[in-house]
Amino acid sequence: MTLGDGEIPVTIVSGTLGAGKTTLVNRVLEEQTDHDVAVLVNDMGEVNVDARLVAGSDDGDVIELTNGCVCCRLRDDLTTEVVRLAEERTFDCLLVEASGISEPLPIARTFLEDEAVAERYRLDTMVSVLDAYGFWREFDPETERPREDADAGRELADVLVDQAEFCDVLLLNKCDLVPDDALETIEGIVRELQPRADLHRTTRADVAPEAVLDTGLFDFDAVKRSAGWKQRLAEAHDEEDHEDHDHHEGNDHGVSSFCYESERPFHPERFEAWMDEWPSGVYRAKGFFLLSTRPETVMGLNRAGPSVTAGPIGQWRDDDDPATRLVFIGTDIEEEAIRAQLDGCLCTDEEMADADADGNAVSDPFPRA
Ligand SMILES: Nc1nc2c(ncn2[C@@H]2O[C@H](COP(=O)(O)OP(=O)(O)OP(=O)(O)O)[C@@H](O)[C@H]2O)c(=O)[nH]1
Repeated sequence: MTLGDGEIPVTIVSGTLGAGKTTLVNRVLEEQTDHDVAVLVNDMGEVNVDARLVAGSDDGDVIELTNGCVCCRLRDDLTTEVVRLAEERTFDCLLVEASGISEPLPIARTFLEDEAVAERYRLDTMVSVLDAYGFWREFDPETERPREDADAGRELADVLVDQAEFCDVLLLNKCDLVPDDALETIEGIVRELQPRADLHRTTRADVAPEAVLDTGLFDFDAVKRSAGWKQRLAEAHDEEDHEDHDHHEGNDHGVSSFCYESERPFHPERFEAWMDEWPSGVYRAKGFFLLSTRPETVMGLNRAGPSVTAGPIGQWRDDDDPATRLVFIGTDIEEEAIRAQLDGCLCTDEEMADADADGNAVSDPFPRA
């Protein structure tokens, strides 16, 4: 079967290092019967180990991109290769295995935005392979992280969350290494991060090929909106008058989320001190906030696992309704306590008056644009 121009479905497989992407690609190549699949592999190493491991790599099905991450430095190479591939041979599905550090969105954009690519291919399925065991270690607040690993952990947690939030199909892989009760919790967390995706618990990526090939599941608008934090934020925005909607009980495993809102700005020093303390159990926080020292600025907060960034993300426009809206997702989170702590970070009437008189009277430790 050969599909026409712009009709070759593309599956992008992402996942952190060692999560099981190559295992999935091999399984699909071995087990699928309905499709003629070409594979494009990107690896960060000097030698492209993955391409050699992938079954059938010597028959021209596997294209290698080395020495870079497919989502940034090699985007041009990716474009060239997929166009060349489509011109040189006939196949009816393309499988792209992204490097463990690639963020999925930029790769997806190549297939959506590059004209030469988009006229040949159709982005069909975004698959994230999550290492259930690694995920648990990364997000378990009890995990002690050696100091030197802190930065690596920061990046990893960000990528993990990105990959979970931006996908159509999620494989919770390496289930054999995780006890059942922990798996329930991990699934609860993942579901809260990403409610829309098809979720499969797998060992050695044991899913049927049709779960990841030519599924027709990709929907850019839906996937853009599907992250759990975006849904919570949208609900809070749409239903401002109904307090109950600010809280969301995810499932039976203690996973829940809520949205904190206020029209009163935070006091920079108190809010920063609160961020340093950070409440236990909250593994994901995202949104924007008001700061008394910068009334014109939209301040963004982004926290994934141990990693946190907070700083300016834009200016309020005339038709905006400036307010703080922060979504918190976590296990066994003490919502009332967190709300009370955040209320305590809000400027008092006196401080508001002071800020009006002299906005710089208070030191503001947050980064400038
Ligand atoms: N125990 C266990 N091991 C697995 C599972 N899936 C994959 N592995 C092993 O984990 C290791 C990494 O798997 P890969 O498929 O190479 O992972 P990857 O995501 O392609 O890794 P990188 O390309 O390095 O990012 C291999 O030794 C696999 O055999 C699983 O479900 N359980």
